[in-house]
Amino acid sequence: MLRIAVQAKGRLYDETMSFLGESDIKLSAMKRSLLVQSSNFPLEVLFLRDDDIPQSVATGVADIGIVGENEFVEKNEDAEIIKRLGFSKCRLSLAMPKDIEYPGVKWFHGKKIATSYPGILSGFLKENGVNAEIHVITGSVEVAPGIGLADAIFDIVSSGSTLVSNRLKEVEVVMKSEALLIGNKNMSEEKQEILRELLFRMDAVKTAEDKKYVLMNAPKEKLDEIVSVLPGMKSPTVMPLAQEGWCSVHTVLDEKCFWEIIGKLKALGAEGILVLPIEKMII
Ligand SMILES: Nc1ncnc2c1ncn2[C@@H]1O[C@H](COP(=O)(O)OP(=O)(O)OP(=O)(O)O)[C@@H](O)[C@H]1O
Ligand SMILES: O=P(O)(O)OC[C@H]1O[C@H](OP(=O)(O)OP(=O)(O)O)[C@H](O)[C@@H]1O
Ligand SMILES: [Mg+2]
Repeated sequence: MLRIAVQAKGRLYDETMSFLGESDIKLSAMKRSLLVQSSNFPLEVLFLRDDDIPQSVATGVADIGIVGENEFVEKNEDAEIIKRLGFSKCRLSLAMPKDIEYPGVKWFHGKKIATSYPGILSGFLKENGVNAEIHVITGSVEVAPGIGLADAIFDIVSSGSTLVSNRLKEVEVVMKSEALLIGNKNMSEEKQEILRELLFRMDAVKTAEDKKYVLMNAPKEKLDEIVSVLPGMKSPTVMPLAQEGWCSVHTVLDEKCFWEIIGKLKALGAEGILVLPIEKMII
């Protein structure tokens, strides 16, 4: 059985659970247990604080884990990145009081910076030749300047609204982060085999993520032109319709170019365009 460490509660928990669910990993009733087995896959889920996930994977307490890149880099534990998962995207940034002018990174010289990420911060300061005092706090970092605990902060930023409500401004983005699937470096061959199966499922979910299944009715005389604007995976499926002169065209479209292509299809006379989500896609 493979053991995966995931966050017990917090920002990563919901997205991790729905990602496992979409990969068809069913978990038996959880009721705040710390270790839960899947009822349909040889996987058990160990619920931890996110700070403890890199170490648990590096030491083999868990075989794999889902953790924010920020936490993984900060902890600097000896585990490997298996896959970038693309959710829980955020960045680690330096921020300062918004009313003070920012002349560049030298402003931080001699300042006191509050953070929960002293390792990443000290690396950045060293690279930039800045000598500052690092004050480690584990939460509510953004309030530190307002209560006189620090001059500036180094913390997670996503929408920036926490900074705004604490009258701070983001002045240096130090790293970008997303959820990572990390793994122990010495997994047995049996465990690696289970991991391959899990990755196969995860890839099917990821591949389908920004794709749509599109069906439309198309006038036969425009079929060649319609087919030429469709990227699809191979060529689209074309089926006759009961009504003379019309056919039904089915294809898969990438969300990124979706609206542009739909516009072209409409202009070419496509009608009754249906767009359906795709749950999984195996290529
Ligand atoms: N606002 C955000 N937007 C996107 N991702 C975020 C945001 N805040 C945090 N994250 C990501 O989610 C991870 C977990 O954040 P959370 O705030 O739940 O951590 P925590 O307070 O350290 O929790 P724990 O109790 O497990 O230690 C972060 O390490 C980061 O990768
Ligand atoms: O730029 P924003 O969109 O405002 O997001 C940034 C905030 O989100 C996280 O905190 P969270 O809300 O998870 O609360 P926490 O302090 O309890 O971890 C992070 O620690 C920041 O404070
Ligand atoms: Mg934490």
